[in-house]
Amino acid sequence: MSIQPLLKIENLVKHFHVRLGAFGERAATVYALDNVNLEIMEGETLSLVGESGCGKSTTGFTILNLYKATSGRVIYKGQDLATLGEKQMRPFRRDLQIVFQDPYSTLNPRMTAGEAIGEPMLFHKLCTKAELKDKVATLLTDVGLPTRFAQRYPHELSGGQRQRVVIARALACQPKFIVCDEAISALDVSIQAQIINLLLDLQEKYGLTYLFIAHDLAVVRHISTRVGVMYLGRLAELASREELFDNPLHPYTRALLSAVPETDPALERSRTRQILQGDVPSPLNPPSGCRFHTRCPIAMDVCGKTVPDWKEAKPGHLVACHAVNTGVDA
Ligand SMILES: Nc1ncnc2c1ncn2[C@@H]1O[C@H](COP(=O)(O)OP(=O)(O)OP(=O)(O)O)[C@@H](O)[C@H]1O
Repeated sequence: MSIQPLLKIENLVKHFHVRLGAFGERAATVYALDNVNLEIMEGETLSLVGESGCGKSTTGFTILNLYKATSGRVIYKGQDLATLGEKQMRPFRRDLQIVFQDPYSTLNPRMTAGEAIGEPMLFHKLCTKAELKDKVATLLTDVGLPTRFAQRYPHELSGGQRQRVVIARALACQPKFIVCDEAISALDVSIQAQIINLLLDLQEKYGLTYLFIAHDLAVVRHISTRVGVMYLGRLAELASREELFDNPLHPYTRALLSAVPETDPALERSRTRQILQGDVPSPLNPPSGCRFHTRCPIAMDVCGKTVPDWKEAKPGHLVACHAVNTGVDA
């Protein structure tokens, strides 16, 4: 694997301006992402984990410029994507793809699998109409589907087969980078394993880089090169998979890893809540200082006052925690 960054994310901020109240009479701001700094290396799988609402999907969407960044930079091929309008983004769209959780809502019910896979190839002029059938057949084979499935509509496919079509459609663009946003979460456990293996095979074959957004820590442990832990719009910790799971430094990461992974997300949330004293505070009014201090079992005075630096505790192991900064064993 190359150690070149494919994407550099610098001080990325995303705020949503929303209206609250029965008649939308109150304006408010959702502080969804706050100063996220990240390098995504060519050929790696970088996973983002954290409780629901911590900003994982917003990170993916803002990197792809599907959400306009409030501030900050997303550097790709020497260009800051965050400053580009939709037309200027077009040449980059091909390289940067996304696969969502629910393949049914991603696919047009009136398009066959073959049409869905072929559409981006024609749009980006990656092949002629005459070549299309063969190209679609190759992509279907790549994702482990029989070529005759080109004629099938989404409702004629199982959930796993639909997700394979969605992956083939993303691959049709010959991408460099794919955001997998809970791409396996809606599938049966046995199918999840097949799709994970498919993603890993395709990564090797085409040198793909993944940003993998997931709840399931066992899956994250299986597939990641590095793992970032998010809390209320900020990165709490980032390290190689081995380092993060074997030697977590941030008290939030420790709590998250000690919560027994549950198949039912509601159960997992309640277990995390038991360990972490209460619910995640609202991103409409996030705590000052370290956003985690209100739930942290080892919070100190400084934690409520000052945002901890994002610093390298060990080579390649970054963490934002005052306790780690001051040498206190978190
Ligand atoms: N389009 C939007 N408008 C307003 N608020 C939004 C929008 N998209 C996300 N948010 C808010 O931003 C915060 C981060 O949401 P996000 O979906 O990124 O979290 P997540 O970690 O991906 O959660 P989950 O694991 O549940 O998907 C949440 O408070 C969410 O309600």
